[in-house]
Amino acid sequence: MGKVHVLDHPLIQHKLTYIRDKDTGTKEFRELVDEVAMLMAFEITRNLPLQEKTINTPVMEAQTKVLAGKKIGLIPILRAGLGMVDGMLKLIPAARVGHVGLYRDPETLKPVEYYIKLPKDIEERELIVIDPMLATGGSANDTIHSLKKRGAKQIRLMCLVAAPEGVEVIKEEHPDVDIYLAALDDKLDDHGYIVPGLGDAGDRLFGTK
Ligand SMILES: O=P(O)(O)OC[C@H]1O[C@H](OP(=O)(O)OP(=O)(O)O)[C@H](O)[C@@H]1O
Ligand SMILES: O=c1cc[nH]c(=O)[nH]1
Ligand SMILES: [Mg+2]
Repeated sequence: MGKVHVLDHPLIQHKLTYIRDKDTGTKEFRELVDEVAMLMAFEITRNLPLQEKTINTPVMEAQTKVLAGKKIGLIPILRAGLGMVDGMLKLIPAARVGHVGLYRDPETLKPVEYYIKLPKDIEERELIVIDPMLATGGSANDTIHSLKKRGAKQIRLMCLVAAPEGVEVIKEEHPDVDIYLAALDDKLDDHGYIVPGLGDAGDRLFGTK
């Protein structure tokens, strides 16, 4: 069964509070999402493999470590996932980025796919699907199925805020996928919004409401 990790670093939790606050405007919201994504990338890369390297310090030859070059792919779900890409690339600059375009139909709450463009070698990469919101789980679930259908073998999911309903869907449909969150919230409301949540992530990031 996939594990759920709530990243409770104080800096993440502090910034998330201001992301949630309805009085935080678009510019600050975007900056905070970028910063939290960077902090989450720091936590999520904790297990990256290292290899030995011999270097010369100014004092002597030393055995040290460098990253073993594991290939990573970031897969933002459009639109809102885009707000987390740059922050993650600050720490994982060699990652390739694939885009999955989905919107959630406001009536049915079902995801509708409108775009997909992925790195060629996704089967060799560890993929991190990124989206600020995991609500019913439909969008992340469809994205992960889409990636697996195209050959992806290693996938993790990173979101800012999740509802228990969405987490259950991913755990059931994709027991091989670990989930990384800044917060696990209480529930969904009648319109499929996360409670207490942060509102509509895409609209708040791009100022479209
Ligand atoms: O778990 P779900 O119930 O599928 O809901 C979550 C999805 O809803 C939001 O996207 P939205 O449809 O608002 O598209 P946008 O990012 O373009 O605004 C959010 O960014 C997720 O992708
Ligand atoms: O609370 C929610 C649920 C889905 N999408 C959002 O942007 N916010
Ligand atoms: Mg939206």
